[in-house]
Amino acid sequence: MTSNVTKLLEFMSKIGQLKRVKRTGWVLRRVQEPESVSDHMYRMAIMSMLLTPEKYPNIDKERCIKLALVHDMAECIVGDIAPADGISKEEKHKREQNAMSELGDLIADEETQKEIHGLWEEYEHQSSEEAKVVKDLDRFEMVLQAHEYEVQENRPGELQDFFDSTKGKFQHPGVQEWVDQLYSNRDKHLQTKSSHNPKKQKLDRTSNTQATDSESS
Ligand SMILES: Nc1nc2c(ncn2[C@H]2C[C@H](O)[C@@H](COP(=O)(O)O)O2)c(=O)[nH]1
Ligand SMILES: [Mn+2]
Repeated sequence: MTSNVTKLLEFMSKIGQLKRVKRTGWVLRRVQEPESVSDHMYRMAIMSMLLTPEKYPNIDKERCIKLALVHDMAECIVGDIAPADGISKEEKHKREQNAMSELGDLIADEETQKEIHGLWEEYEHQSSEEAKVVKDLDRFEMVLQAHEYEVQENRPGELQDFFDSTKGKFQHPGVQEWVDQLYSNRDKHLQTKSSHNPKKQKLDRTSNTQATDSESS
């Protein structure tokens, strides 16, 4: 009979795997040092601490912190499934639900087990205002990271698809304010890069296609 403490340490080791699961979206785009899933959830948890009552009235930010830290937990078992993987939402949900049950079986305290599983279900089903804000943070954290990779790896405009796939999907005006600032910062960076290096690929933001001056001339 495996002791409860033994099972808890097994749970801790399984979720510890999130420190090594690289985010698929970046791996597919050959980012040099792609972040892990836990990196992504950590910053979302800190972003949740920035949700002031003035801008986010009636939002329980402590619950947002918990939702941020749990929302991708299943990926320690099923991996980080990206849209490019072509796995249906139903299949992804089933795999992640089985993973969350496997993790829950390692937590003897029923209240704790129910809390963690409940948080994951709440995010999956977007069944609270807090879950909807955290979904916004999920998208915002990703595009902020995309911009940072474009700067750090000198790949201006190359991660445009992350911006295209999230454009217009932010629900909360407070997060949209952050998105607007990020777009402004990115535009300034793209202009700086294109003015310093006219031969650099010019991003046609309207059609989101990239053309080099030599090709278009
Ligand atoms: N290339 C793209 N990858 C994307 C896009 N949207 C999400 N993703 C990646 C990012 C993660 O690796 C994974 C899922 O992220 P979750 O936080 O939802 O688990 O999919 C995109 O537009 N392009
Ligand atoms: Mn996520």
